[in-house]
Amino acid sequence: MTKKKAEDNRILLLENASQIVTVSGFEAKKGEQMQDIGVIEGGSILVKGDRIEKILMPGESTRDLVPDEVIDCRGKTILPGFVDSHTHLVFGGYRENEYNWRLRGDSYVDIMNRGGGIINSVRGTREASFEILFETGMKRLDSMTRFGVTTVEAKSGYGLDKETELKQLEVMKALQDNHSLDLITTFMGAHSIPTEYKGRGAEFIEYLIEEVMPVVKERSLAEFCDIFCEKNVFSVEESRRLLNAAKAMGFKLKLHADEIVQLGGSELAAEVGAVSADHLLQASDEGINAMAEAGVVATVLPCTAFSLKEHYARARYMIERGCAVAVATDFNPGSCFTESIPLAIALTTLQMDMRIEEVITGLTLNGAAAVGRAHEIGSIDPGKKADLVIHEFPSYQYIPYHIGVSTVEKVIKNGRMIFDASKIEIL
Ligand SMILES: N=CN[C@@H](CCC(=O)O)C(=O)O
Ligand SMILES: [Zn+2]
Repeated sequence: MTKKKAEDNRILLLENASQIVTVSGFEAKKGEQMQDIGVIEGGSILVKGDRIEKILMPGESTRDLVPDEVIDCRGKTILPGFVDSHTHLVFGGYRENEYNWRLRGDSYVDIMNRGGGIINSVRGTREASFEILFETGMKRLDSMTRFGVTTVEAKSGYGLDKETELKQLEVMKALQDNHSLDLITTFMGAHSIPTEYKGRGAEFIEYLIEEVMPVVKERSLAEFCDIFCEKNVFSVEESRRLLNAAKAMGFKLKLHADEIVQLGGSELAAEVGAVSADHLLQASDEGINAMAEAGVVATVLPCTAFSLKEHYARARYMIERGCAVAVATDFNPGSCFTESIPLAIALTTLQMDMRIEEVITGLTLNGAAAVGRAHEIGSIDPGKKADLVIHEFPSYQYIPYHIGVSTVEKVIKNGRMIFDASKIEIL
């Protein structure tokens, strides 16, 4: 797929949808607001250029409009494009053998202690050429498009040295320039301690702050800064040091928090004013309350817990405590090699006690909030980007019901159709 741009004033009409699920709003929905997804039956959407111009109610006349293109949406449901707000999209090499080790009973930490895990992908990414990283990145974005994703967050963190971290981020910039999807980039040099800094995590943090982050900032290569705050990786103290330095440089903040051990990453996310804290399998009641209070988006990553055979984050409790919960894939080469939104939907609804309305909000408006874009994407509101997905069934309730299968028929990104499943032929 190559980048497509809508002509400035081109008018597109998505007509007579069985349902339009607007998820209307310009900021994260918290707690019980997550159930409010704003369903309109029988409406149409008018798109002008790359923006949503108007939502037409059933029966509202379209006679004086002269659209350049009309898509008949009878029997279909239109949703905002999904925002995959947590991925590790760009990496070199694969770790299929580790999946097999996990099946034999090795834990994520066992594998990490044997030199597998993140460090294994660091090796692969340092060795990989820019071109290979770019080509695989393009294919992965194509695959995400088929699942109805229109915006993707992508982290560095498989370089762990200046040269490779910058290479990963430059690849993301090239992907943004060449693929129709939008990328939000995150610097995650503090993803693991590289072998050359073994036992010297605090020194590595200083290296990132002094040598790497200023260059990332100067070249505008990342908007967010993230850290793996975890036992045997980066302590709360080290994470606080890096995040406060990042904030002072103008990065927005994210954390991989309380994934394996309850370390206090959720509390730290609230303290430093992070936009989101992610994973949260072990988050304490205090941490969850602090995130709700501070307005930190709590991002749950069900496919990772599933793949690691761990229990799931307490999404129900988070929602009851008034958190804004986002749902993302965590696509990465190790703990979770999947870009499957249908899998995330199946797990959140069947295993995490989330209602489908909450999951839809988590994948759209709250995903957008997790990447600081709730004002621009994540809902069907006039003025927002025309990132719209037509699903093949007449109601959003079919989306989880078709278990593990994508219901996406057409994807419209910035007002242009970029995917049409009905045109795919079985030969
Ligand atoms: N938990 C830390 N980082 C990644 C795993 C990356 C990997 O295993 O390569 C995650 O979000 O799951
Ligand atoms: Zn991650």
